Amino acid sequence: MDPDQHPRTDAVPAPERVRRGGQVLRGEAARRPTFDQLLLDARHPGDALPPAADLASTTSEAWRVLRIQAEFVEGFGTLAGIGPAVSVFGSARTPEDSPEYALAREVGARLAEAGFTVITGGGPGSMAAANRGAHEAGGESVGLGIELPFEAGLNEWVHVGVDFRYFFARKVMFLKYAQGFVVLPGGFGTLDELFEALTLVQTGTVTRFPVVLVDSSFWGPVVDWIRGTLVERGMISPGDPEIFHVVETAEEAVDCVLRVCGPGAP
Ligand SMILES: C/C(=C\CNc1ncnc2c1ncn2[C@@H]1O[C@H](COP(=O)(O)O)[C@@H](O)[C@H]1O)CO
Repeated sequence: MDPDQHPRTDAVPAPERVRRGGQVLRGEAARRPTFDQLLLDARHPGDALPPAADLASTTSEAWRVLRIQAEFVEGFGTLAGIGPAVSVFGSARTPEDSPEYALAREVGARLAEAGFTVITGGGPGSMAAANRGAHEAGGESVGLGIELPFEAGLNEWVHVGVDFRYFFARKVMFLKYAQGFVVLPGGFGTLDELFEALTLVQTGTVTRFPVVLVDSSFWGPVVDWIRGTLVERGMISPGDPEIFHVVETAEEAVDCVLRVCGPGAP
C-alpha cells in the first residue's frame, strides 16, 4: 500500500511537523506511519488487504525493495571514506547534567584523540554527548539517525549524518564502518545494538571486534546473568562471555578498543 494512502497511526499524538525521508508532514498528516512501521507492524491494515487490492499491494512491496536498496546505497556512499571508526551506543534519555552524559562526552573525545571517527545513532542523550565529545576534540562525528513516529532529528554535534528509514539498514552501517563498539548505559535500543554485536562476533560473522561495556554498576546484573544463567543452562558456550569487556572509565574503554583492534594489536 502506498504510504500516502495509508491510514494514520494512533500510536502517538500528532506532532507539529515530521520528516519522512524527503517528505515533510504537518498536523494530521504527521500521524501517518513511518516506513519501518509500514514494513514491520502487523497491525497496519496493509497486511489484511482484500483480494482486489492484492496487485496494488504487491507492486507497492516491490517499490519498497528499491527504497531499501536506495538506503544502503546512500549509507555506503556517505560513509565509504570515514576511516577507522568506533560506534558508541547509549541511552537517548541521558540528561545533559548527568554523570552518564559526561562519560559519553569523554568517550567521544578520547576516541577522537585516538584517531577514531565516532559513530552514534545521531539522537539525543548519550549519542549527542559522544558526538559532542568527538567534535570538541577536533575529531570526526557521524550520526546515523532513524526516522521515528515523532520528530527527532540529528543532534547538533553531527558532522556527517545519514537519516535512515529502516532500522535494519542502519544497523548494518554501525557495524560495517566501525572497528569496535563502546556501549554505555542504555535501554532497549542500546541492548538491541549490544546483543546484535555479540551475536555477530559469537557466530564469527565479524572477528577481532571489541565490544566494550562501560560502567559495571550498570552492566553488572546483565553480565552476571550472561556469565551465570546463560552459561550454566547451556544457552551460550563457556568462552562466549569473553566476547565483551567491562570497564569503568572512558580512558579504559579506549585503551581496550586499541588493545583489541588498534595498530599494535595482535
Ligand atoms: C527517546 C527520544 C528520542 C529517540 N531518538 C533516537 N534517535 C536515534 N537513535 C535512537 C533513538 N532512540 C533510540 N535510538 C537507538 O537506540 C539506542 C538508544 O536507545 P535507548 O533505548 O535509549 O537505550 C541508541 O544507541 C540509538 O542507536 C527522545 O528523547
